[in-house]
Amino acid sequence: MHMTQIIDGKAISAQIKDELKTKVAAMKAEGTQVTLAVIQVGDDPASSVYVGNKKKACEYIGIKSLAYELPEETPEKELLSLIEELNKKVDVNGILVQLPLPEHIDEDKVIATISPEKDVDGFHPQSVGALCIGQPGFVSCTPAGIIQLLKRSGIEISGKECVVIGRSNIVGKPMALLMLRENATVTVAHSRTKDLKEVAKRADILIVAIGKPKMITKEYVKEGAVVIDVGIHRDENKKLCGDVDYEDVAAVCSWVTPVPGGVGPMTIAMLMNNCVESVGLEAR
Ligand SMILES: Nc1nc2c(c(=O)[nH]1)N[C@@H](CN(C=O)c1ccc(C(=O)N[C@@H](CCC(=O)O)C(=O)O)cc1)CN2
Repeated sequence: MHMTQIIDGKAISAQIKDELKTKVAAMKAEGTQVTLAVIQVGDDPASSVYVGNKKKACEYIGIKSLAYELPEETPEKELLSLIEELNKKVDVNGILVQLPLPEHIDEDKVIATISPEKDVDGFHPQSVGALCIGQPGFVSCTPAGIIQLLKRSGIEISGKECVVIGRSNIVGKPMALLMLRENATVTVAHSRTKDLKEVAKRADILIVAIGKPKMITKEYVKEGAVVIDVGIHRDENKKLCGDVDYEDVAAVCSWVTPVPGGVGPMTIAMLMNNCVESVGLEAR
């Protein structure tokens, strides 16, 4: 009989947060305080939820969070000045700018202004370059979280065929690089890929970050594959769903991440991990 196992991101993220809590307590006992600056521009409701959850995670672990809530119409120059000021503060270890930013602000410019030693989101070109050539640096939290989900579920990566659907700078591209680092054979597919079903069906590990609700059905999935769903949407009944048609795909795959409770919580756990790692970093 076919048995699908659920990869429980909520439980795995809770485990990582507990490990970090212990580590931070030991750091505190030695006089070290971890501090994260959290910047939100505007009041996009989804961003407010994510920022709120990040602050709660900080509190749980013992990381001090400094909140900067800027109005929607904040000029780009003002945001860049704030980041430059935070770059200089020795008592701020990490800087997080919640995305997306309002249209009048150039996201690339903002990301490039964050000092790479404080780039706990792993979005800075230097962090991405370091990942590309196998040097130390911060790694984007969602893909780093997916590696943890696979490893902590005992899923072998080395030598496996991995197909990543999606090529964003935040998820698809770093995901492909991380799977390559773990010795998978990696294909990156996207909206212009021909015969997407055939390509996706090659995957032992299929990672979907395409941004289309429930697009991936069992026709895209090889029997026994591991399916990781990065999407978050609201369906016609206002229920959260991913890029994967969960019920349909669960009938053929071996492991699957749910939405909610799969990849999402890992993004925050890995951000906390990067904050802890940022302590004592010299320019690298
Ligand atoms: N500066 C950043 N901005 C954004 C990032 C990021 O990593 N850094 N990623 C996303 C949003 N994001 C974190 O910021 C994020 C998204 C989803 C979740 C999550 O836990 N999702 C839950 C469902 C939550 C809900 O009720 O909506 C789940 O999947 O179980 C956490 C973080 C874009 N911006």
